[in-house]
Amino acid sequence: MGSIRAPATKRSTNLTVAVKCRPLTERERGRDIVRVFNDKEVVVLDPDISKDYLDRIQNRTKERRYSFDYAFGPNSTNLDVYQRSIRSTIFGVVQGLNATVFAYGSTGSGKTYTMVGTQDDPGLMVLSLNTIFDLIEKDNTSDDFQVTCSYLEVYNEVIYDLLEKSSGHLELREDPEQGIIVAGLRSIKVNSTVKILELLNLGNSRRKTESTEVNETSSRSHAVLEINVTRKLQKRYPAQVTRGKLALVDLAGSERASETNSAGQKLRDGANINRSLLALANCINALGKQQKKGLAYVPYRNSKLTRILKDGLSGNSQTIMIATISPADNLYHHTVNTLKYADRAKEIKTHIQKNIGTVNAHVSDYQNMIDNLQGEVSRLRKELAEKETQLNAKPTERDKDDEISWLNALSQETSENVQERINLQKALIELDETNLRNRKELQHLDDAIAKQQVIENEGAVVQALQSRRQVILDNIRDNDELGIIYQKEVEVNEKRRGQLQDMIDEAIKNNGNKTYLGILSQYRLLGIANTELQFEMAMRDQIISSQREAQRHLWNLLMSLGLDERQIVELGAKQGIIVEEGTKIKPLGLSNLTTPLDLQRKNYSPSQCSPSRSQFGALTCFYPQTSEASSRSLNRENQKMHADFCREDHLSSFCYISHPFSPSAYQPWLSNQPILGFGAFNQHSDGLRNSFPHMRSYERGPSTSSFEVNFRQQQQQQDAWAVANKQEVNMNHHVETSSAWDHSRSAITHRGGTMQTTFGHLQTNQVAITVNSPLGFRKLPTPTQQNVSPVLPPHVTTNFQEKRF
Ligand SMILES: Nc1ncnc2c1ncn2[C@@H]1O[C@H](COP(=O)(O)OP(=O)(O)OP(=O)(O)O)[C@@H](O)[C@H]1O
Repeated sequence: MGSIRAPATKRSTNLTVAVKCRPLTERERGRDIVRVFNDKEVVVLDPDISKDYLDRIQNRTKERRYSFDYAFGPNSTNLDVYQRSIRSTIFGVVQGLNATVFAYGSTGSGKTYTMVGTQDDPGLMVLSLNTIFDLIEKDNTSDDFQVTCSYLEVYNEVIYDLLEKSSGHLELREDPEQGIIVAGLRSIKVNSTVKILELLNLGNSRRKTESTEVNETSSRSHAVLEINVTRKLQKRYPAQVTRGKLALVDLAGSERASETNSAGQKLRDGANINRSLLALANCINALGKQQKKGLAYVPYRNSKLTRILKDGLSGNSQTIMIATISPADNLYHHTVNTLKYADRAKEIKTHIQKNIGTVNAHVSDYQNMIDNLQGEVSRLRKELAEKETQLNAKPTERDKDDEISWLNALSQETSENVQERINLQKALIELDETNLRNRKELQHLDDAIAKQQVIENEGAVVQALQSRRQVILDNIRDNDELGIIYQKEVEVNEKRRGQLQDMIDEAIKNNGNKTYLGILSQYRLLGIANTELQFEMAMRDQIISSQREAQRHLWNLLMSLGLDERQIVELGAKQGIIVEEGTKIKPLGLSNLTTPLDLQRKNYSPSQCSPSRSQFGALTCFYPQTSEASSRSLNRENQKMHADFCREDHLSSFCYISHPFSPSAYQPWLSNQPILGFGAFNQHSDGLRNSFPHMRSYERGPSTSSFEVNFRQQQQQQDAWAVANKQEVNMNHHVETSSAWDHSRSAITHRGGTMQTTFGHLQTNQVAITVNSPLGFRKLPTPTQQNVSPVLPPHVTTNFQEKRF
């Protein structure tokens, strides 16, 4: 099976917004108040015809004017919309790109008409498929194509398969390879538009519709037709497979429930519809920022709809929003709301800044949430017990039937309220974590800028760093503003929770059996929510425990390198690090280790070394933490060429090691193969061979400075590294000279418990070794000559300097 890859070249995309105004329907007798100009501008006239010219120029009119990528008037057909705003995107789908097209608008504005269409005016779903099959048919390569489609609806935050006769509730799963998937959703292989049309009609007939005041057959659910085009490129060897995904979404009406005279079930539908749409709006806002500015938090998890659309909305996806509006004067508010939303979809704002917590604070947030929920559950349990006693003592009268439904509604709303709170809290936590990362990057950038500024002729680098810094600042502000919005939503949610609680209390006071049942179901729902949180907490615990484990390994490593516990704690204290008690476990058989490399016994005194002068921190900022680092040249030129920013959350420790090696004593890199041993160095070689008995001598020429250390030969150290390697600790190293960046044709590999280091040609008198960890080492103690000595070139002396990100 070939690999699935996104196309090699990525182009940045912006959300395309098209507005489509439908004609007045027969039922509507109002005035047409929408005008479309230049295929881009939409003007909504004031519905109040008594307003005159004077009102208009004095800005007393409600007339609104917007501009979009495309605008279509009442006479435009679906084909017009398709050809101008969608068609080119469909070509990309066949090439392996993702695309999402969604119709947004209030009830009766023409979303379903636009997406599905009629026999005479086929909608975007049909037209897109036509193009796909057309392109496949006309394709003159020998590539194999396969088109599959699935059709689902999200109704009241529950997913149903529209291609199944009686679909049960479907669940979302996070698949490590495929991303978010709907477990159990049918995916049907199709080879003609006719077949898809059949499926669409079938699916549409199963959609949940209701008659609202505005639309007789109003869709109450969000429908997602997903078309996957898999293409096997035969001419390549091995055959490559691309997969393009097109999601066509017919959203439910965006109106407020109150505006459609809804009550009961309809009211609840309305609330859920709006929750999903709000979540979608938030994602689109965040994505808009991200496309321009990089790392911004996108709150996908706030609704099922946004989780389903996540893949299509992010990554290599072109997203097109079709905002549908009615021209009727009585729908002025709906129209303006839709246009405002569409307008926002392309806007980017600047925002205020807020302080941020730490990772520990996030964990305690989770703990607080769980505590609150547990409190709620135990209170309800107590109330149930009390009620049960009352019921045993005095059998209650039968209540009226409608009380049951009232209680059910109350119970459902309470559960939704809890769920919403959980989602908001999670979103807040994720947002904070994103900003925490942003702030770390900001700090690194500030350090890097400060360092670069003292170096002459580094204007371009400083400029790049500064523009990145601005991007990060903007992201932080944006995320903070989103956080404030969420915080407000949490407050509203809390208020509602209080109201619901009062209603429950009242019901408990006044009623018997039915209330008991109501509380029972409430209790059950809270229990479920509680379990979910416990699960999340367990996952967090797991992360924390693996971080602790990583710290333990670090302890072992440092101790194996010759530092004792006291020294490590002291070093930590010097750097302001509190060493956690739990991490100080007995080292893995290393406690009896005799310091393997006592450099102090040798002739390598600190006085032989010059302290490192460093732009190193800045450079490391440029490079992603990757084991490929060794293959990149670190000279100044390439540094500029690969101006790639490290986004990893890495707290690193650098050791700068100076040695008196002559820059001219230089031998080109000869081999990529790890070799056990070290090269013929200067006058120190013999002494080194004595002090590094586990390394064999390796003669490569008089000036070769290659050397390697194999930890396998030091069993105890190997233990530590083996454990660390299981955790995939990345170790990159960089080589710095005192005068200029030279090269990094050197490698560190660490496979199967072995860490081998080879410095290709040490045309350098300063060596830097970076220890980076994606596992979240809080900080490495400052290295000393002892703890790094096993990886030193034999002639290297002892001047260390720590650099931390
Ligand atoms: N471009 C159009 N030309 C003619 N009639 C249209 C057009 N767009 C919509 N209509 C008519 O308007 C009515 C409402 O359209 P539609 O059902 O597509 O709205 P909707 O936005 O999907 O509503 P809901 O959100 O309630 O499902 C239908 O009777 C439909 O035939």
